[in-house]
Amino acid sequence: MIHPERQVTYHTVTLGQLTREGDAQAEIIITTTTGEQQTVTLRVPAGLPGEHVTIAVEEPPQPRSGRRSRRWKPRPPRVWITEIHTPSPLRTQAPCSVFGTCGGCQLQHMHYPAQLEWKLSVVRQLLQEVGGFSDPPTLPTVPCDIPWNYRNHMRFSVNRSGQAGLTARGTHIVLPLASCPIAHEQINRALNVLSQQANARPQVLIRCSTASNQILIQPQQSQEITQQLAEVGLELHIETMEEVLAGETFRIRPSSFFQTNTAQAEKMARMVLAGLFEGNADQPIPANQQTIVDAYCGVGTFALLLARHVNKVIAIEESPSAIKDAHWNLRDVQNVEILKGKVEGLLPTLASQVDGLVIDPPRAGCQQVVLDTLVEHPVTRIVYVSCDPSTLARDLNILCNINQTYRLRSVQPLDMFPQTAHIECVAVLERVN
Ligand SMILES: C[S@@+](CC[C@H](N)C(=O)[O-])C[C@H]1O[C@@H](n2cnc3c(N)ncnc32)[C@H](O)[C@@H]1O
Repeated sequence: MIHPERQVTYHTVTLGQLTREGDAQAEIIITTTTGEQQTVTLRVPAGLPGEHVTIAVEEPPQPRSGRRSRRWKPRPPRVWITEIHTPSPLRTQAPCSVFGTCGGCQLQHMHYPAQLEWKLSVVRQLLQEVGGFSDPPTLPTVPCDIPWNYRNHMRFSVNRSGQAGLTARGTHIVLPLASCPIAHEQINRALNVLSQQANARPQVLIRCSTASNQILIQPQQSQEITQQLAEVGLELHIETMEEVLAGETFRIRPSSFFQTNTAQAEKMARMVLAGLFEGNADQPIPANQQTIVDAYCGVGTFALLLARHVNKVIAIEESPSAIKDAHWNLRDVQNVEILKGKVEGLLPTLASQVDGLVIDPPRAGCQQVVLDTLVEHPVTRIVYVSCDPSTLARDLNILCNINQTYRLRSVQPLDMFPQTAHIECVAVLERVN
């Protein structure tokens, strides 16, 4: 919707490369208040490189005179495509009616193979520019077999009228939704039920199992809603729910981390095992005699799968809820020690007894003390799972180039989040002898 008080100008442009956030770039010339001509680079959602398009540019909100709040921050102008004169061969019809406005997806308008190629190119560029690898050993992006309805966990915002939905890009405006094309079909069934009631603010979280009809919803729902969910085949759980990954059952609480795309997480788990043990002919210790640390272990996903292959796993996690889940998930394996605390506090005390590591940190990557420990006490192999290729590149630079303690064997993007600009990677490092 065009804001009634803000000026909109129209420009016909050829779109440039995508930013890392998945927007196309466009240059326009504006005349400043002092009459000078200035070239401005804009981000154009739902555009593709090389397309000849007309864009609308809405002037950004200005602070009201005399009431300049300390919290006010300048925002970029809102930009949208009004007409595509020459579409890209990579363009496809986005199925979602709010695509381009919604902040959830950035790439629905791009053929899926092109999304995979683009993600690989972003990873390569970051490894070169931030990581200092002139020819990084990247492998093709692992596709998601069905790149729709994959998310087993969605957090919807709720507006003042109690409607749940996702927020419009760069705003807090809720776009009410009764379904979302990347949400699992069971989440959509639950959302459809919730869309017919006034929900409590500010957010509603829905998590589902892909192996059964169990769902978790926060905040807690009434008996009436529980009954309505049952009528559409969903079993509402209150505290925990069970999900199956790689043949193992995991108990998950609403606030514990669990990978959002179960099918891709199974592939990731296989990549982690292969990364630690495969193609390692000069490995000094056989796999089944090794001690492996699962750092940032969440509910114990990798730890449980690793426990079948190695002598001992030490799993480290700071979240109390994930730790509770990990204790249940790992109750039948005797060779996993679960440590509650921060990796940066615990790893330095363990590193000398460890043969290999899986590191799966949050987006910020590893703390310097974690990297220092891995340099001071080199391990045979590290598998670094990352949901942000820029912090991955930064950390690999420290481990492989600045310190030259490890050789980077491979970096493989894995498409955990199709239709979005998010990129997950699995990197394999081995100690330099
Ligand atoms: C990306 S998740 C990975 C979870 C797990 N590896 C999995 O695949 O399900 C990161 C986890 O690290 C935990 N975490 C974040 N910072 C931490 C820290 N400094 N020390 C220990 N755990 C941390 C979070 O609670 C979260 O469970």
